[in-house]
Amino acid sequence: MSKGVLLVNLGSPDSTDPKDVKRYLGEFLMDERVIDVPYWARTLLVKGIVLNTRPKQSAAAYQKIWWDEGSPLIVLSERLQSKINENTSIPISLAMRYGTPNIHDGLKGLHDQGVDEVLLFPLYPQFAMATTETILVLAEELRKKYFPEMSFTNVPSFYNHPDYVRTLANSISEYLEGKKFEHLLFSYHGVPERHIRKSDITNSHCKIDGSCCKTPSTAHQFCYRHQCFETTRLVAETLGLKPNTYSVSFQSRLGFDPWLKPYTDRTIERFGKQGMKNLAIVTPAFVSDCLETLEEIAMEGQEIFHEVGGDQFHVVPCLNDREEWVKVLSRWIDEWAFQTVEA
Ligand SMILES: C=CC1=C(C)c2cc3[nH]c(cc4nc(cc5[nH]c(cc1n2)c(C)c5CCC(=O)O)C(CCC(=O)O)=C4C)c(C)c3C=C
Ligand SMILES: [Fe+2]
Ligand SMILES: [Fe+2]
Repeated sequence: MSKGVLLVNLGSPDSTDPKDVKRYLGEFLMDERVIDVPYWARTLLVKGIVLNTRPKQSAAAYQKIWWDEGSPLIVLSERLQSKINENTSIPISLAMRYGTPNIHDGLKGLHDQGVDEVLLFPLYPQFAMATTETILVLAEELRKKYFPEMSFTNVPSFYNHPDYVRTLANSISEYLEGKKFEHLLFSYHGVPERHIRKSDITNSHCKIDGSCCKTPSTAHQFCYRHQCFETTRLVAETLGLKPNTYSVSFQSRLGFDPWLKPYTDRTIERFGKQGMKNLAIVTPAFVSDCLETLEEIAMEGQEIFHEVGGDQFHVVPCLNDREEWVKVLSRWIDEWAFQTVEA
């Protein structure tokens, strides 16, 4: 058996041309685990409405953050892959759930190197149906169809793993060292509330109220909301943050259904209106900076804060390819690859 790793991130359009953005959004939003309504309704909504208006708007947003080398999310994921490669002898491939490089080609690349045992590594700390689950489902479909001799091991969500929590806490304290801020906002990508109920394996635990996510349950293995709260609690504990100096919010909602609350944009606005002058934000649902951190938070969020009287607005960068993170990931990979099964 020969082992290899497939790192998987979300993906980006190939360019900021509205045609490429449309193609990418079409693939992304037609995923039944992202817009989880019946096929006919998804087609009507996505192809009939969203794809006629959103690509132009999204393309303009991508233009503001695009780098000479390409999409920040992809460039940063490639840098991470290449640094992990320097730290381990195991073949490491990189794929995106949507757009390119795709999961089929990532698996083929490993297959062509003789790999038949793959560690599937979704680059998301917290589990969500729209991220981790859709990657695992598609990879399994591709395996059955094209690579039946391969076997997979899935990396579980690592929202509470001490190595991840420590690395995130270190990156926050390092970035905010010497900076003035009254509050640290943990802003996570949102999901529709319905997604939380759908992922509830007990069918009865998640009520999205004040207490369910804090009451122990087997549902939490797949509860995005619980996992966001846990990452926050553990990082705050590690940093020694006092109660009321930090909080959680959810960003990037789409459509008219209720998404997880409180919403980040409204929270930033409320803070400013209450007289807060200096705010720091961290975005732990993303391991790589992307449109949602560089544009929605660092540009739009800052604008909202300034409009309501705020002053300093500090956005902590994602873990990206920071050395401590590369070492943690390389160690996790080596631990999997070189584990010896006790007789
Ligand atoms: C934790 C990660 C993410 C979850 C959960 C998620 C859910 C989700 N997203 C949309 C709709 C859009 N997301 C968009 C961009 C985007 N989303 C994530 C991550 C999660 N999405 C990332 C990393 C990015 C940025 C990609 C990049 O290229 O930098 C977009 C496109 C941009 C835009 O028009 O705003 C859309 C649309 C839904 C519906 C959803 C459902 C649960
Ligand atoms: Fe819950
Ligand atoms: Fe998203």
